[in-house]
Amino acid sequence: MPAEGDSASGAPVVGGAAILARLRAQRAAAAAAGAPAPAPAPATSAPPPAANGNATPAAAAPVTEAAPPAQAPASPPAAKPAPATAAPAAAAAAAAPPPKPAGPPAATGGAAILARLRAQRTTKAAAPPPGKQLVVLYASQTGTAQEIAKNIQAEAESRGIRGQVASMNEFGFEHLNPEEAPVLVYVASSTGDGDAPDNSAKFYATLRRKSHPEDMLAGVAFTGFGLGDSNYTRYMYVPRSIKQRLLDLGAQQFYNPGEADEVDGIEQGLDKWLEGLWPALRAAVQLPSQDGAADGDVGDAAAASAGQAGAAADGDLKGVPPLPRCRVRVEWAAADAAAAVRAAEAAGPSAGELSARDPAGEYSAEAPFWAPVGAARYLTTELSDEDRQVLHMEVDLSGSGMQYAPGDSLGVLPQNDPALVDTLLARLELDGEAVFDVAPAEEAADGGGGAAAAAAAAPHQERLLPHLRAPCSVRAALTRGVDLTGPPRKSLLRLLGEHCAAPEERAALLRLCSRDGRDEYAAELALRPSLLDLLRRFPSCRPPLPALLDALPPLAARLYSLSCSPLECPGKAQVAFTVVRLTTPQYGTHHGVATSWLHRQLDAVARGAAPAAALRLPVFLRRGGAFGLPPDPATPLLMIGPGTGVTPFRGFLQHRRGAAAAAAGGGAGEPRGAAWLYFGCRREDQDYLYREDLEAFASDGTLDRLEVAFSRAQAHKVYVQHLMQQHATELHALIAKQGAHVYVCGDGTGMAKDVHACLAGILQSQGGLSEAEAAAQLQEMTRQGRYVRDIWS
Ligand SMILES: Cc1cc2nc3c(=O)[nH]c(=O)nc-3n(C[C@H](O)[C@H](O)[C@H](O)COP(=O)(O)O)c2cc1C
Repeated sequence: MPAEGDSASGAPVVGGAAILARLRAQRAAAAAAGAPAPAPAPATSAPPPAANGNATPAAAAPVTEAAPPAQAPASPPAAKPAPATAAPAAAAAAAAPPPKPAGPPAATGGAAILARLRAQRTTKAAAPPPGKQLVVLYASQTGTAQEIAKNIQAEAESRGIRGQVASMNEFGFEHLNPEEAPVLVYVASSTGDGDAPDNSAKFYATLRRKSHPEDMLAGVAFTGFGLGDSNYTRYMYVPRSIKQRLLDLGAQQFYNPGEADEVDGIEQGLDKWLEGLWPALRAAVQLPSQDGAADGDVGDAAAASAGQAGAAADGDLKGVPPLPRCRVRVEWAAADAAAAVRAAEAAGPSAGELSARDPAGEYSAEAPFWAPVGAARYLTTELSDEDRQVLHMEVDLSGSGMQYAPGDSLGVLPQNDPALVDTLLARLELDGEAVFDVAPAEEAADGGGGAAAAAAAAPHQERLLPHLRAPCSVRAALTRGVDLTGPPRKSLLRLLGEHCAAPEERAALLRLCSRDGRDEYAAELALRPSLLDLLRRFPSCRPPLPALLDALPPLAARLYSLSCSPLECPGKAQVAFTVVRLTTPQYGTHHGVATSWLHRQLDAVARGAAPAAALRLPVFLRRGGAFGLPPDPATPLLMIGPGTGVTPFRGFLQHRRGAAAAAAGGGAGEPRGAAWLYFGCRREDQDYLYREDLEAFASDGTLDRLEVAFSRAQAHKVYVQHLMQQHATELHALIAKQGAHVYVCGDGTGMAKDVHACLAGILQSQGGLSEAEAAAQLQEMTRQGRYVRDIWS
C-alpha cells in the first residue's frame, strides 16, 4: 500500500512477506502443474455460528466456511482440531502443516460423521454429469459482461445444462481442452482502445499467440456475445477478435455470436440473442430437447431451479433471475499463518510485488509499478464548489522503463475507503483481521444441484477470485479486492434478497431485480446506492461472505489521460482528475472510490507539504491507440476538451512544442498543421484548468487558436459547442478541406453528444450534406481514426 512505506523501499523479503510469498508461490506452482490449488485440511471444528453464517475462526486449525449458511458444517464445534485428511492448506502449510495420517483417520463421533459426509460427496462428485461441459467465460472491465455471463450460467443450470462460469483469466486458456469437447459461451467487452479487460488480458494474449497449431481447438463448440460502444474507433474489437481466433484455431460455432452497442442499449439485442441460445445450447451440450426430456437430469434441474429461483414462491413476480451459484468457499487460516499474512499486508508490497511484471514483461493492473508521488496541486481555486475540486498529480516513473506517448493513460489501482470498510465489517459482523483462502465450493449453493453440479461448476479453474490475492485478511479483500460502491447489479440484488430474514425485504429486493420491477430498478440505480446503502435499507439481510465475494465485481483499475509529454516531462507522468462526490437525498454523499482515495493521500501535498518518500501509488500505462497525435505533424488538430477533458490535449501540446524545439535545435524547421483547442469551464476564477499552460501554448504559437467557454460567466449558459457554432465556416474548412483530426474528450452524457450534433450540423450547413450524409461522414472519419473520442459518463 502506498502509504505504508517501509514496504515500498525494496527491503529484503523477510517475516510475513516471505511467508506470504511462499504461500502464493505454492499456489502458483500447483496451478501451473494443473493441480488444484492446495486446499486446507478440513477441520471438524466449525467457526462459532453466527446468524449470518459469517462466523470467523476462533480455533487455531483452518476451518471451512461453506457457501450460504445452509451449508455450514452440520457437526457441532469440536473442542480440538481433528487430523487432516486432505492436502494441507496453503496457509497452514507455511506454518505447521498438520500431520498426514497414513490411512483413513479413525475418527469418531461428529468428526466421523463429517468425514463420511465428505467421502459421500467425493464419490458423488466423481460421477460425471450428463451431456457435454458448458463453460461460460467473461471478459469484463466494469462488470456488465460478468453479470450477463453469470446469468447465462445460472439460467442454463435451471434448464438442466450444467457448467461453470469464470472470468477468462480465472479459467485459463490452457484449460480450454478440446479433448473434453467443451461447449464455450463467452461474453466480452473491450476497454481502452480495443484492449482486453484486465480479467481476461492473460487469456486473450495467449489465445492470440500466432504459434498455436491451426486445429488446436477443434472439438470446442462455441458462441458468444459482444458488448461495445460505437463511439470507440475500435468498436467490438475484443469480442470480434475472440470469435475470429476461435475459428482460426478450429473451434466450431454452434450458434451465431451476438453483439450489442451500448449506444442503442444492451437489453433488447441481448434478449433476442438469448431466446435463440437456449435450444442451440441444449443441442450443443447433447441433452435431449426440453419437451421430451423427462429424465433424471431435468428432474434435478427442476429441483435446482425451484431451489434457486425461490421467486416462484414470491407471488406473481415475472422474470426474477435465477440465483447464481456461489462458486467459492472460504477456508480460514490457522492463527500463526494468519498473523504472517496480516504482517505482510501491513508491510505493504513485498520485494517480489515491487519487481513483478506481467507475462509480456510490462507493468499492468496485475503487476503495477509502485511510483513515488512527485507533486500535487489543486487546479481549481477555493471559490470552486467542493464537488468540483480538480487535482493535478505527478508520479515519478524513473527506473521503471515505462515509455508513454501523448494520448496514453495512467492506470491506477485504487482502494476502498477504510471508514466504509469498517462500517461494512460491522454491519456484516465480520472480523476484518481474520485471514482466509479461497477454494471452490464443494456443493451447490442451494443444495439442489448436488455434487455432480458442483463438479461441473469448477472442473478447471486456474484460480478463483484472483483479484482478492488470497490468502488475505477479510479487511484486505474488502479494501483492495472488490468493488463496494459500483451500481448494484441485479444478481447482487437477487443474492441479497435470498439472504433477507424479513419477507417484505426479500420481496422488495426480488421485485427490484425482476423483469416486472424494471422501472423501479432504473429509478434505484439513478440514486447510486452502494452495497452498504442497501444493507442499511434492508436490515434483515445477512449475505454470507463467500457469496458476497463471488458476487461483487473486482475493484477495477481507473484510467486517467496523461496530461504531459515525455519530451517536456521525461521520466514523469502527470494526470488531473475531479474528486468525485455525489449527494442524493436517499443515500447522502457518495465519494468516488479512486479519486477520493487519491485525494486522501494527496491533499497535504497539494496544500504545500513535501511528499513523503514512502508515498507510492500502484500504476501502469495503457496505450491511447487512435487517441494519439497523427504521425504527420502537418496534419491539423481540432481538440475539444472541456473540464478535465483538456488533460490529454495539454500532453499533445507539450509534445508538439517539444518536437518543434527539437526540430529547430537540429536546424530542421518542420511544417506544422494548425492546432485549435476548445476548452470549457464554469468560471474564469474557479475552474480554468491549466490556465497558465494553455495561455502559454497560445502565446508561443503551439496553439493557433484557444477558445474558452465560461458557462456561468453570463446569464445564459455558453458551452464549447456554442463557440464552435460561431466558427462554423472556419471549422468546416479545417475539417473538410484541410483534413484535421478531430478529438473530443470529456463527459459522454451531455457534452460529447452535443459536440457530435454540432459537428454534424456544421457538415450540413457548410458542406451542403444531408443529415444522413453528415452522419455517414462522421462515421467514416471515426473508422479512419480521424474523429476520435475519449469520453466517460
Ligand atoms: C474506458 C472505456 C474504453 C472502452 N473502449 C471500447 C472500445 O475500444 N471498443 C468498444 O467497442 N467498446 C469500448 N468500450 C465500451 C465497453 O465495451 C462497454 O461499455 C461495455 O458494455 C462494458 O462492459 P463491461 O462492464 O463488461 O466491461 C469502452 C468503455 C470504456 C469505459
